[in-house]
Amino acid sequence: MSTLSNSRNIFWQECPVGKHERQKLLNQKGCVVWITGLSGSGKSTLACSLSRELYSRGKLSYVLDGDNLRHGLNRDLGFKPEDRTENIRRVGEVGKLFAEAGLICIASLISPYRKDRDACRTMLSDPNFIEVFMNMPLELCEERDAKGLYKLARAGKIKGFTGIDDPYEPPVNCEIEIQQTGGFCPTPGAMAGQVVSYLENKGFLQYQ
Ligand SMILES: Nc1ncnc2c1ncn2[C@@H]1O[C@H](COP(=O)(O)OS(=O)(=O)O)[C@@H](OP(=O)(O)O)[C@H]1O
Ligand SMILES: Nc1ncnc2c1ncn2[C@@H]1O[C@H](COP(=O)(O)OP(=O)(O)O)[C@@H](O)[C@H]1O
Repeated sequence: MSTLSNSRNIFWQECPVGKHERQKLLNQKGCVVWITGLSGSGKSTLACSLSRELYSRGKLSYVLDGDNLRHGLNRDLGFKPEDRTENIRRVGEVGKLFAEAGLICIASLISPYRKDRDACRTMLSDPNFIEVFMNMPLELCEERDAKGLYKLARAGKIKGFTGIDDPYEPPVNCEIEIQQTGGFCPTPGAMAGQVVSYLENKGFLQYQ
């Protein structure tokens, strides 16, 4: 296996313990559940609820949350388009490692640009990349404004805020869409249940 790289004279080192053995050990299949949506749409809420539900079923997952990763791995990145692209690329690569380890990796990032999400899909190979679209109206997210950022963006104190003066490109080919029904948002447990049902139906929660 080789990837494009700036380094020269490097070789891929195979390890005798492979992905299938790890998956067998865990009785699950590694994948990345990629949660995308506006700030305040409920990405972190779903990620936490899903992780808890999987844990209660004896399944190992790990959450990669955009906000949290920007405290460490991605602390050098801002919100310019090229920084967001690099942010998504890095998290895609880390997600791929977790999936290789046999874990159900839950990545929750705004990931506003379609081409960046699609690049992660290509990196992971299709069935192992499960895109979840938090399809919540901007008005609801802005009303929630849990961190007070929409208010600052509307006041012009934050520039390039997603949904206000920076674009959000909704998925066209997502596996799962979470949305309101009859004007009500599903509960965190119901949102997680929707994803767990998908994982169960597609055979990710067992090894065979
Ligand atoms: N300009 C701008 N636009 C959008 N969001 C902003 C911005 N500045 C700071 N924040 C806060 O950063 C969180 C989003 O980080 P992500 O890594 O998920 O963003 S991205 O995927 O690279 O677009 C996001 O967290 P969530 O609210 O959880 O989505 C915000 O709290
Ligand atoms: N399904 C839900 N029902 C009710 N409130 C929710 C739901 N999902 C998220 N919230 C609330 O909305 C706010 C933003 O949610 P959060 O998960 O932080 O969004 P994001 O990670 O997309 O920014 C929080 O105050 C959270 O409690």
